[in-house]
Amino acid sequence: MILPIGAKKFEESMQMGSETYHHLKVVITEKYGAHGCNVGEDGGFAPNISSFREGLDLVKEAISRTGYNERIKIAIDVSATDFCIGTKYDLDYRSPHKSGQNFKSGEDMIAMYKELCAEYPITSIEDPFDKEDWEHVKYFSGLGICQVVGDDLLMSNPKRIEKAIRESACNALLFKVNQIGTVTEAIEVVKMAKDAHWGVVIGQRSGETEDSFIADLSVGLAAGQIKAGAPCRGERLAKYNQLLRIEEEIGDQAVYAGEDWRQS
Ligand SMILES: C=C(OP(=O)(O)O)C(=O)O
Repeated sequence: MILPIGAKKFEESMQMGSETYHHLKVVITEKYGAHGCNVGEDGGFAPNISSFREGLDLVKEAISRTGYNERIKIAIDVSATDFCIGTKYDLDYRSPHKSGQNFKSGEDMIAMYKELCAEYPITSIEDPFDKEDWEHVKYFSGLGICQVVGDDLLMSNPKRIEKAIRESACNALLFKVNQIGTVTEAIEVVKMAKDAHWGVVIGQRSGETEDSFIADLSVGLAAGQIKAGAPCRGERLAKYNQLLRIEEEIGDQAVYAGEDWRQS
């Protein structure tokens, strides 16, 4: 994912995001052919890469071709619960020819994230550890290297959010409104997160429809961040189009979080 934090308005951020997406398409086509540009459920390209660095290099190259450089940062969703086996993380879990040699401990993962944040403009990591690995997520978050977002860790569940705030286990909430159920509860948990000086990301779901409510919710709650997928596929664009309409309607009063994306 990318964060166009250097934009002054949402409209400009949309342009920056779309240009990056189209440069990425060219970068991927050059390296993997047109079939590398088949899109996944969230509208992102799905080339056959063999390491996460290979994927990050493609995004870095696309950003550099746009010329926006420091104005665009990278965010990653590791979803580490998906490849946690016991207390280890199997980085080869998707490889058909796995050697069994690529199992990492929580400490190894922390070292790896530190390296990645130094090598790439990564400013946000979602679910860097298994949803029950509170020890490592807490330690990593305490390092203050980047925003640490809890999605599977928190499940938009007030009890888990309370625990994470108490234990300083992460510093941002990925909020999925259909996990909690009502707007009243949404307001309550987002307030909890903001009172703890956390970042708030209003999140999409995999099986999205063209309903654009999360766009209104992210503005209404002044979340500062929305994760709505690539600028591709109608159900993703519906959210971005609604944000454009809201910005147009509010006019000069509209505030794009930009550099203040974590403190909105
Ligand atoms: C799409 C996402 O999650 P889910 O598959 O749980 O809907 C997400 O976290 O961006």
